[in-house]
Amino acid sequence: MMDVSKAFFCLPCEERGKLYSSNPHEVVRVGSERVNLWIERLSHLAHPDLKHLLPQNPPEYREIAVEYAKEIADLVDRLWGLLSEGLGLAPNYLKNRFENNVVFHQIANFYPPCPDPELTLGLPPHSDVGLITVLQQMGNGWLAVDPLPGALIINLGDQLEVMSNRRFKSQNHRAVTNAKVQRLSIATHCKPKMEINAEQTPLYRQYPFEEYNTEFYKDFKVVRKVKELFLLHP
Ligand SMILES: O=C(O)CCC(=O)C(=O)O
Ligand SMILES: [Fe+2]
Repeated sequence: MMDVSKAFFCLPCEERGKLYSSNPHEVVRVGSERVNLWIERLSHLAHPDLKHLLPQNPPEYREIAVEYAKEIADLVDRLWGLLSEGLGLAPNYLKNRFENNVVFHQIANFYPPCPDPELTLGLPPHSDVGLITVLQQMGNGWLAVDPLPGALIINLGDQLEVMSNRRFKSQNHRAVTNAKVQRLSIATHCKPKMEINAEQTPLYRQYPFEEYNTEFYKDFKVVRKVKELFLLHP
């Protein structure tokens, strides 16, 4: 998946531009934030039914993306078991709760070399909006601990912090740029379907995920406290 994504970003601008859209609701899209942020992203839902909408070039993209999505979904299934145990719940609790209620949103983040990395970031500090993110990366990472080559990084998202009443925490992270080397990461965000309601917990009120998602993306470039807006007693 990393190789075929990298090949996508090496295609001529006109070819990548066929999928360019500034509409965040577009099912498959290439977006760029080269003014405020230094990044080009290819994002799409990872669902076999949408295979025909994925990039046709590189030619092997569609096959590989569908296979990759299946592996990530299997991994997330295993993580549900571990996270349920972490909360002292039956091992199949979270899997049963989320199995048919989530979507997998796959984003390939491409950070080209940036002439002056002091002036901008690849992605601003943020926590992820959904439940679980599986991140694979190539090149230099922004991590306090050296990443194991080829290891996947699991980020817990805001929805897991809310549903666990803060027993799990969503971590803040960002992506810096580099003057000489490009970097590629693939983040698969497992998120509730828009219409799914977060249940009320002692700390947070009930809300449909769509409301949270809209608030989260209102001004992504500005560092904001979004979780706090959903507290029962702010
Ligand atoms: O490129 C990275 O390491 C971070 C990507 C990320 O945080 C995201 O896509 O949400
Ligand atoms: Fe993220």
